[in-house]
Amino acid sequence: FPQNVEQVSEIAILCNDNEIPLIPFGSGTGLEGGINAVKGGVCVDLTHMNEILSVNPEDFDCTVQSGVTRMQLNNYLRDTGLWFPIDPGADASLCGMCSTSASGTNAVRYGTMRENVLNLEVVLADGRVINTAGKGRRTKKTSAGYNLTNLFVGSEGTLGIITKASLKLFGIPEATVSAVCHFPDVQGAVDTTVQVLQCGIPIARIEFLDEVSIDAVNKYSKMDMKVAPSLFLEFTGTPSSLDEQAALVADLCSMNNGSDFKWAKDPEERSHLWKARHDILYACMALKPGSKPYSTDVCVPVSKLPEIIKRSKEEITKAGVCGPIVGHVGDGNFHVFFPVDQNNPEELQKIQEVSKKMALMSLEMNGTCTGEHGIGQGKRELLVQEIGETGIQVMKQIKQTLDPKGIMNPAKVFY
Ligand SMILES: Cc1cc2c(cc1C)N(C[C@H](O)[C@H](O)[C@H](O)COP(=O)(O)OP(=O)(O)OC[C@H]1O[C@@H](n3cnc4c(N)ncnc43)[C@H](O)[C@@H]1O)c1[nH]c(=O)[nH]c(=O)c1N2
Ligand SMILES: CC(C)CC(=O)C(=O)O
Ligand SMILES: [Mn+2]
Repeated sequence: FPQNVEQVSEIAILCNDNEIPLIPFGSGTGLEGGINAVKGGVCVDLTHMNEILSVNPEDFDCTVQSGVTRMQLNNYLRDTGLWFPIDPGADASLCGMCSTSASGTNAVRYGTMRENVLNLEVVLADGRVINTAGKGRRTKKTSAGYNLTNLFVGSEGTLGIITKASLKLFGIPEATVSAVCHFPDVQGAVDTTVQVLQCGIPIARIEFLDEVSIDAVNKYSKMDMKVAPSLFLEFTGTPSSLDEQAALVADLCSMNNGSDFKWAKDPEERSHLWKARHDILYACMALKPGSKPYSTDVCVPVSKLPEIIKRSKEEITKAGVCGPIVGHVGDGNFHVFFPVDQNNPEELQKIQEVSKKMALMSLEMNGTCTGEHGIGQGKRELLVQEIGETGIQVMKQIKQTLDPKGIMNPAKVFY
């Protein structure tokens, strides 16, 4: 539990000199086994470094230590009228979110961590400390040299320990409304999403839940939504722009046989709706008491979404397993949360097969095997297929340069 960057650097020097693996721990909400100490070693838990170092409201940015969580920052910002919108649902640490390049329900409007980090302080494997954009710098744009900041975003603790992040902030929108719309089939919901994006409507959130997920949410979060493929929508802006956006989207929904909107207008209703969406992991596990979750995370160009969701559903049905589908469909990104009985190896194998097929389908459609959860341990082989041998060689050369003894989070991202 280091208390400051100097201590993190001392730990790194000790580990590097003695060739001991070093595993950074943010808040442990990652879904790809990133914090497992596969080869033993020292777990560097960053939760004690949880100071919000500066907020510059006039520049719309802030700088935080590694243990600061998303909710901690947003609670702190409440009176400023600003917020940090990237929202993976879990109350993850912001530097953990940098490490996995997290996103979630607001990415369709605000982008992912990649688009929202201005600078990182990183302790390298040998204890040297760098500021990826130069010490103290926090500009919206720069053309100064290589983009070291984004080299560390998504590096999953394999290149260094992020001890500080400067992040973009945004004004809290003047008005917000949410709505739910049900569809007779998956195709209608997904086609609507693609059309909303193609019309350039600045939607704030557009989340797909299939009928299995809606059933799980109804039971777990005590709601009574129609059990059908659905979109959870959110509109933000000035009150008049909000009316205009909502009317356009309502038209598109009805052209695809969607129901009338069920509105969630006041803050309590809205937060209940989004909490229900974020609790979906627990809702799906409750479908099968005693089960553990196994999640997939593919992302395709948005035009390919209808096809991949249809084919994934066919694979789930063929395998005869329970597989609710949920998606940040505005980004072409979706998940299946399989509740899995850990004492049933056959079921686990079927789930792993469906999951792999989905990832391969995604690659075939010019997509990625992970939109937001990362490679961790389970997708290392898929990464090779996605990037290609030469690209992987370059990644490994970068790793070798920054971490020649291979102490940083070994057996993650690569073999
Ligand atoms: C219920 C629920 C729902 C979701 C999610 C989780 C859960 C439990 N997630 C996944 C998760 O919240 C996301 O991956 C976070 O970025 C993980 O942040 P932690 O701080 O928990 O990192 P955690 O401690 O889990 O570490 C994750 C990885 O980053 C490394 N790491 C952590 N801190 C580091 C640091 N300071 N420096 C270097 N390396 C570091 C670790 O070594 C590990 O490899 C998610 N994600 C998402 O993108 N979208 C979503 O919708 C969701 N939804
Ligand atoms: C457990 C998950 C698959 C979480 C997630 O990414 C989500 O709810 O969108
Ligand atoms: Mn997600």
